[in-house]
Amino acid sequence: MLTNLTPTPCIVADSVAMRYRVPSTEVTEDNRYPHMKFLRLLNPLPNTVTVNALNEISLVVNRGESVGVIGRNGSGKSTLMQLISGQIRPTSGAIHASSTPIMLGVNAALVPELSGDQNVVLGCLAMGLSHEEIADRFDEIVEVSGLEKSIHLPMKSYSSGMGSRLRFAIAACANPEILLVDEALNTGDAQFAARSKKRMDELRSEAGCVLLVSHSLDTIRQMTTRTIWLDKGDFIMDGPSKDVTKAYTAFTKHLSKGNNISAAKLRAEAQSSLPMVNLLKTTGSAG
Ligand SMILES: Nc1ncnc2c1ncn2[C@@H]1O[C@H](COP(=O)(O)OP(=O)(O)OP(=O)(O)O)[C@@H](O)[C@H]1O
Repeated sequence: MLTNLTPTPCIVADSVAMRYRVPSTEVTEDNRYPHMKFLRLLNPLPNTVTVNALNEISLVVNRGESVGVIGRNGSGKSTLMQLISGQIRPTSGAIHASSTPIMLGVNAALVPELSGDQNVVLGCLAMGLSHEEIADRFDEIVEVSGLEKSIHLPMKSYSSGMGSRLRFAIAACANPEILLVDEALNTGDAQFAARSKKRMDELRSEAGCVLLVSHSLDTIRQMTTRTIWLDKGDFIMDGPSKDVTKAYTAFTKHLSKGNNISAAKLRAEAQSSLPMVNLLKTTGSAG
């Protein structure tokens, strides 16, 4: 167990927001009034709508932290991960990371036709490890993946859980300072959950940080110490995983019973307790 958290940040997200412009398929004026369609032909701009994938969010993740990200479908969890990993650029705001974040399963460009062990080499090379480093860590990767003899079979023969285990083992072996995990751990069995938790604890104790997106609140409670809750692109709550998952469970219970007003009240209460983040203090040291 990690006892001393060093308060230097791994990630600083300063007023980050993400909007997409997507073609609209809604009933438009054009459908109802044909002359509008004619006018549109003169000015052929496609009908688009703006999707607010993530509204303004500011947060600091310190070394040694393991942070869960929860929220309903479409709340912006994966968007936040993609922003932190640099796959997409924010519409506004900035993200500072002390080193390149490794997104589980993305940086490891694996080939389904190749065997698990060949993919270990490929994935490690893609993450910049040398042949010597791969040889040193190979056994550990296979052990963390828990694939045993299946490691020699083509990856296309793996179940989705087995594929996720291999991707986790490869991504985690690079000792990334910042590891981002989006859902992948949910597909593993109990044994894998214990192994991946151990590996994540090791990464944290080496003063890295882990961000974990999951719909499984049990996984979040077991694997993380701090959790952030997003809803419809809004930042709702940030605190100890136990408290945040409790508040989120109450919120979803009210929603599922159709108590939308009391759910909205809980959402507002949680949001009002959001801590003020002093980014001025931290951005300088994040690199
Ligand atoms: N490439 C895209 N183009 C347009 N809209 C997008 C795109 N990616 C995401 N969105 C929208 O952004 C919002 C947030 O999506 P995101 O995938 O981040 O949610 P999520 O919380 O990860 O959802 P889930 O739990 O279902 O995986 C959604 O409304 C989604 O429709």
